[in-house]
Amino acid sequence: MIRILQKRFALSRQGAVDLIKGCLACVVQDISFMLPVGLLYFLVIDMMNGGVNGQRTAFYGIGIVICLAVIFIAAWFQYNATYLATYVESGVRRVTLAEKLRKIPLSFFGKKDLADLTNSIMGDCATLETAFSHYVPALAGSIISTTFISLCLFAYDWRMALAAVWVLPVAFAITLFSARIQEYFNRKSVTANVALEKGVQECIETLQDLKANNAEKRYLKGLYKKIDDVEKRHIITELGTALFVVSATLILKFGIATVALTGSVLLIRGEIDIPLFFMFLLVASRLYAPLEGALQNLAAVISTRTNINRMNEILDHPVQGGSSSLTNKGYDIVFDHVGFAYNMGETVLEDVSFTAKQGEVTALVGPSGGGKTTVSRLAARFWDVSKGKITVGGMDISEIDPEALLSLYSIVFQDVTLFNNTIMENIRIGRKDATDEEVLVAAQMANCEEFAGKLPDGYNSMIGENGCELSGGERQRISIARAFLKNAPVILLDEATASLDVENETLIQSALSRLIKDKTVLVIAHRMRTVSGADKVVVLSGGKVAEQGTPGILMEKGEIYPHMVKLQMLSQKWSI
Ligand SMILES: Nc1ncnc2c1ncn2[C@@H]1O[C@H](COP(=O)(O)OP(=O)(O)OP(=O)(O)O)[C@@H](O)[C@H]1O
Repeated sequence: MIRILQKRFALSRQGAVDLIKGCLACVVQDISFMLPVGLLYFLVIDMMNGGVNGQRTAFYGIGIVICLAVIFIAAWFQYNATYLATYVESGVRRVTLAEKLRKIPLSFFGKKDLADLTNSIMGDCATLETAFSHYVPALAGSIISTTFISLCLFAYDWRMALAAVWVLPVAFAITLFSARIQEYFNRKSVTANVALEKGVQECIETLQDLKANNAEKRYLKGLYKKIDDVEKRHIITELGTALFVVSATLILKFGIATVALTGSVLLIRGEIDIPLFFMFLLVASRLYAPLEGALQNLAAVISTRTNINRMNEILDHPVQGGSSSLTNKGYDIVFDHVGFAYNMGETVLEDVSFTAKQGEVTALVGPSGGGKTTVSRLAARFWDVSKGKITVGGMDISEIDPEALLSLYSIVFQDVTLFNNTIMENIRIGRKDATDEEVLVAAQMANCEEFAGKLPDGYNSMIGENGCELSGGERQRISIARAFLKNAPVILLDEATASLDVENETLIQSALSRLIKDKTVLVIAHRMRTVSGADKVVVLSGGKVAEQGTPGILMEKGEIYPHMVKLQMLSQKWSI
């Protein structure tokens, strides 16, 4: 039961247990509201038998106190079991999702975009939080309590009970019939929402280019269409819900009418007495209340299925596992007949074999789209290979836990990701337990001193979202400082000096020379100048190793490499 609930509602074990408690709490609360009805029933009998004497007054006094106490305790129990437990579960759910996303292979993110994932973690979690605190236990509780009370009614008089409960299956039938339709509407609504969020995010990210190309108007037109679409979808969903919920609620209202009608007939025939008739009327007036309330929020309950499916897609995705103990001997990286495709059937790398030796710089060069970035990503197990294997110091990286593996790597990407924090803390990402002194040494080695010194708070200056207050070169120097700080035995560089000016480039290159001593360095080089000092060059073209060797040998015997060197020499002569 707990496992089914966990799967069905994307809950933790504790969350599933709390959901059961929440439903039971709602049942107890619904039933507690029937106690005053019982008291009233006795009062009517007393009144009909000549009034309330002193002894009975005490009975009603104690009865009222007990009713209030039970209602209060039931409400308190229900509050704890639904609201508080749901907020705790919501926190657990977000952490579980974040943990899962940390372990999911990057191939998953290639197919999902940021807006969608943000929507799942924030939007879906918030929707489920409200549904599980306010609606799901209330609905389940009202179904159970109504069934229970209905069965009790049958013990009194089956005809009157039938008159009271016939509306329940009809209302449920309408509800169940509507569930699929509402789910369909809701799915469309969520899709429209995600499309709009993507559009807004893209618009903000590309605002500069849109302005530069005078394309704002055209783009905004598309965005307005998405906004209209969301509005339309929401209206349709709301209308659909309103139609079914109002129908089901109306049917429930008929229940009181049929109780009154049946009761009157049976009373006239003398088959029931007035107190029983009165009791059924009282019960019928309360019986449907919890269910009516729950039906109002039916759409929210039904829509959780779409949110849960989206969440389960993340939670059920296989993670990259592996041993966390590193058994490597040395740090040679070997690509052994590696084949790879980002998408099934679209081969990107084919039979790639080369060795990047420890203590050497291996440069990956080749035409655009040749597979250089892919090779460096695979070396860090950002993706798993489709064929062959990659080893580091003889250890197959597909058998190593990615987190443990990455402890061996320092990576400098072309697109540096910075956090809205100080320069100091951005560098400390390289090694979280580094002291301020160690961070400063790394910063100096990466030549951050020059620009940090000009900022009002030096290394403690905030750098804005993704370092928007820094230049490309400054951003990259922070990234290089991280690599200095981490001081890992394997270094992956993606043309690390690409956005540095000539002066800084020279300084950085001399610092890198110190850093890479005795290390395995795999560098993606777009400029031949960077490559000339490498120990080995691997030319990747069309996803295959076209040539490999020292720069000198390739200049003599190669084809693509000398051609690229020649082209770049020509481009250096180009001027505006
Ligand atoms: N995430 C991805 N999903 C699908 N295909 C991809 C992805 N990343 C790259 N590719 C494709 O893989 C091939 C190799 O790309 P890769 O980025 O490795 O080449 P590259 O040599 O680094 O190119 P460049 O020098 O332009 O950066 C290209 O055809 C590219 O379109």
